[in-house]
Amino acid sequence: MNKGAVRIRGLSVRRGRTEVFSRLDLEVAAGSITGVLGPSGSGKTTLLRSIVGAQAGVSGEVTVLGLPAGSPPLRRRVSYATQAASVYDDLSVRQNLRYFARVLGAPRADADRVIELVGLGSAASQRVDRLSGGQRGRVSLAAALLGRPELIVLDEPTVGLDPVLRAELWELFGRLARDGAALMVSSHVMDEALRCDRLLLIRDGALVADTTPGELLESTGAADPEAAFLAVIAAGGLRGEAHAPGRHSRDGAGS
Ligand SMILES: Nc1ncnc2c1ncn2[C@@H]1O[C@H](COP(=O)(O)OP(=O)(O)OP(=O)(O)O)[C@@H](O)[C@H]1O
Repeated sequence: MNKGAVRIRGLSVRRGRTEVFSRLDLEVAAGSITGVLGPSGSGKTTLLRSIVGAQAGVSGEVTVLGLPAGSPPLRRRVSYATQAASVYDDLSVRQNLRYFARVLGAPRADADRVIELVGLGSAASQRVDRLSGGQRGRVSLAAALLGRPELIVLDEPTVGLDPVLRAELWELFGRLARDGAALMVSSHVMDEALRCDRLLLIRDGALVADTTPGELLESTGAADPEAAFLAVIAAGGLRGEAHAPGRHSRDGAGS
């Protein structure tokens, strides 16, 4: 039995006038890949930001590696790659990663290790502003792997990548999970669901299914994850077990 990496109880999040989540409960195990899937605007980024402690307007309990989300000791143990690559354009790939390694207190040699992991070895000396969008994203992903974090949170890491590269990255995610890390990976590409150990299907701020790829296909009788997702929505949840009420707009709510 894997130990828990994330435990959420009664999570509610308000962004502006929108209550994105309402009383959400879930758990994420170490040594596994949890896919956070759902359409654009469903709340994937908000959930990931709540777990890394970067989201305002959060109430409820979010415990990460036994500590409250966002607490200082977690800074080196949890990594987060956002959708926008956060790297320095005027530095090379290697310079970027050596800089981030230093900030994190990771060994200098870790920069080359993560460059190889994401397949950027041949571009290590290139300035980031000369890279393609997909390569740039992989520099950001490499930064998230520095220091061997125990929880790796990746927001749509495969967007804009060709199918070969996408497959390579999912293989890398699998290796990281086998080495004991917990990965949370968001995507709106439903086919990527099949690469995950566990799936959280989100729609309009409700967790409509907390399942595995096999169980999702079997219980819906669908041929592929996209059809299965539509079947879950039509049924109001997997086997009717919608986990949280949908999103509510509240006039006059703050921040
Ligand atoms: N800064 C903000 N202020 C207010 N509401 C926001 C803000 N950012 C996002 N939202 C709202 O929160 C909800 C969830 O957004 P979120 O970014 O979490 O969705 P997502 O599933 O990650 O979408 P995408 O796949 O497009 O990134 C949406 O209704 C969105 O409009």
